[in-house]
Amino acid sequence: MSITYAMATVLQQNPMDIAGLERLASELLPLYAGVDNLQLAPAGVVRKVFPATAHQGPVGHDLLNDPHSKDEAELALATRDLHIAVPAQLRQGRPGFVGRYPLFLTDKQGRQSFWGFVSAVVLLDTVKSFGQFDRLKQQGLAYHLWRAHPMTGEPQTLLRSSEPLTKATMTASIGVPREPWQLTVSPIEPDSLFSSTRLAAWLMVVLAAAAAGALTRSMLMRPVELAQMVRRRTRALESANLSLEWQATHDSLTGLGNRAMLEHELNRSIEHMRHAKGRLAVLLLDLDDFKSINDSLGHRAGDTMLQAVAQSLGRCVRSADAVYRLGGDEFVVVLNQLGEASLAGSIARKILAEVAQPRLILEQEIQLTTSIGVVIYPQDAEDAESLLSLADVAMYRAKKNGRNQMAFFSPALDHAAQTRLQLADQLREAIRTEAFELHYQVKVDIASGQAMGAEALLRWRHPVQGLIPPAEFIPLAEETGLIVAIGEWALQTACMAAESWHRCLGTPLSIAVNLSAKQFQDAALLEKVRTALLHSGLPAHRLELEITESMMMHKPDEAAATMRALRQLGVHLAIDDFGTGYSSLGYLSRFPIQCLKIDRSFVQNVPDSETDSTIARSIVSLGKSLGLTVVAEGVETQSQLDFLRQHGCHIAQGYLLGRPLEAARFIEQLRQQEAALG
Ligand SMILES: Nc1nc2c(ncn2[C@@H]2O[C@@H]3COP(=O)(O)O[C@H]4[C@@H](O)[C@H](n5cnc6c(=O)[nH]c(N)nc65)O[C@@H]4COP(=O)(O)O[C@H]3[C@H]2O)c(=O)[nH]1
Repeated sequence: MSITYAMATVLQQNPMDIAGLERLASELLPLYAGVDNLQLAPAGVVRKVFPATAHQGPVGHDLLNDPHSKDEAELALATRDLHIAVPAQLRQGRPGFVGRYPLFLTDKQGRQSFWGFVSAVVLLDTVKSFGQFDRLKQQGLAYHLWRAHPMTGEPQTLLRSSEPLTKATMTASIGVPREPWQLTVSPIEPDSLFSSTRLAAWLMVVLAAAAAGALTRSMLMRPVELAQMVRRRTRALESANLSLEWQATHDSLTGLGNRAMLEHELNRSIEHMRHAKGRLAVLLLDLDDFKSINDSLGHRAGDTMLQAVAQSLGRCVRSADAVYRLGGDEFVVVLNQLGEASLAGSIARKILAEVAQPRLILEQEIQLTTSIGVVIYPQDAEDAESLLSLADVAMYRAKKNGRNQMAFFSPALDHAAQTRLQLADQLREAIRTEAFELHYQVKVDIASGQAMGAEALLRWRHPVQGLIPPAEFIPLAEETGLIVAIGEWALQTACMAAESWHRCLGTPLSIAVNLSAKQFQDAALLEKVRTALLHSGLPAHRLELEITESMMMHKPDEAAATMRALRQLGVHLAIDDFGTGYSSLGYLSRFPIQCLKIDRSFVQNVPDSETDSTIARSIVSLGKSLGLTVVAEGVETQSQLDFLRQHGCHIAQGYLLGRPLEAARFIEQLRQQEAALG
């Protein structure tokens, strides 16, 4: 009967988990061959009968109010223990008995309350075949299986043979849980009882009955083992639940609480501070340029770095404070019970210094910085959601201020955030009205001095602010995904322009177009490039797509596949800003590139800076030895150009040779240059 205990144990865990019970019941029932069905009676009324295929007659049976079941149910309730009720007839119309267990639930304060009954129903037919009672008859014995009624003490019949007992009887006890059952037998023919052969048969039968009894008993008692099994299972479930709960509230990489936990805990802290009239601070951290580390050194290094940062943060705060990871490279520190608001600034500075410590990650020394936005409850906002969104605004300001900085939130920053939102709206409008234009900067072959192509550079002609440079809107366009549409327009326009110059001037110039990370990952990129070439009539080899190192290093396999597909179209590929990322020379041979662009930051200090000169020289010779075209960006002075020529750099681009110009003026410039060159 402790199948009822088993069910009760599960209910105790989760009184509402009827689906879980249904599963458990279907798992347990086959183990209890003799148990016909299980019933749940919350508040004493049967509501559920398992399995669903069982007779549902008992549903609705009010055990505590039905005069037939009331006394025994109350007895079970009073003793708080399993009781066996033997109704004349079960509700499904067959004889049997019911093991009924009253379930009490204990609340957090240790108070117990009656939940209802968990019952198991056994059919007497099952007991009969289980106990092989028919064999008694074959041995010439009549039998009577009975018990003393728990309320009245009167014998109550469970099973009996059709032949009546005679006077000469013997009784064996069968140990059923909580109460002994009796099996009384007598010879069907009284005169033969004590004959020697009968005696031997009788002994055999009593032994068989005892064995049957033992089996019946085991059927009823095995549940004790099962209860243990269920307890073990429940413990396993508990730990599985605990681990599920842990996963739902923690970041598995760092072991810190995650966003769900932050929201929950921050609300609690706010509530606490509201009563205590105290203040707290929320620090939102975003690691600077973490993506490049991840992209260039691999995810394992990135993960190790995040774990190291998590540990550093833990070292900067008191035990009353809490650190969370929101995912990616974002962390939050909550400083509880903050004395002075300015203390948040000191802790933020401590964090900046701690995070910026150089670390040895996978045998490489890496230095990382972070930007921190700080908000204070209650002065900046009074609820968790607003605090977090204002901390984001402040963090964004810290980034804008040059990274490795902290910024307190201020209403002026909120204004800046609003402005960003407005800007995003205006960008959408600009896409609709095609308010972008491309300016073109000439690229010159250093050896011959001939213009060999141009780079297309995007501008936004704002109705009020005039011409806006890309640095002011491309990051937002990238963040909002609008860059994909803007970039597609730029690609088409640039291809058309290059082909029109060819028609106007008779010179086949190439055109370089910048691709953003989002565009590069766009599944439709290849199709868009193909369309732009087709519509403009520009031969593919005259289109050069500029991508950055970090774009290639983010999912390098996919990047290589995209690049190979672009190369198959015949398009040229250039690495922009070469030398500024976490350059890994290995990728130069791995990706199908044709051109390296030396970043302006190296060019601007040649030939005066020895270091930059060495770097520029090395990039040129590296590119040349790999058979790549090397382009120097940002050439402003003759001495820079001379240096580059001296070291064999192929192409130069910069204010010295021509500023970026709108299309009409660019053609004019080309004409003049051609005329000058004769
Ligand atoms: N100080 C100085 N600067 C020079 C000189 N020569 C060229 N520049 C500037 O250097 C930038 C070169 O472009 P970039 O490195 O590809 O850097 C570009 C590129 O990353 C991005 N960008 C421009 N157009 C597009 C576009 O159509 N799509 C995408 N995704 N990004 C673009 O915006 C960045 C900035 O573009 P711009 O403001 O036009 O700035 C351009 C150009 O005007 C020089 O001699 N001295």
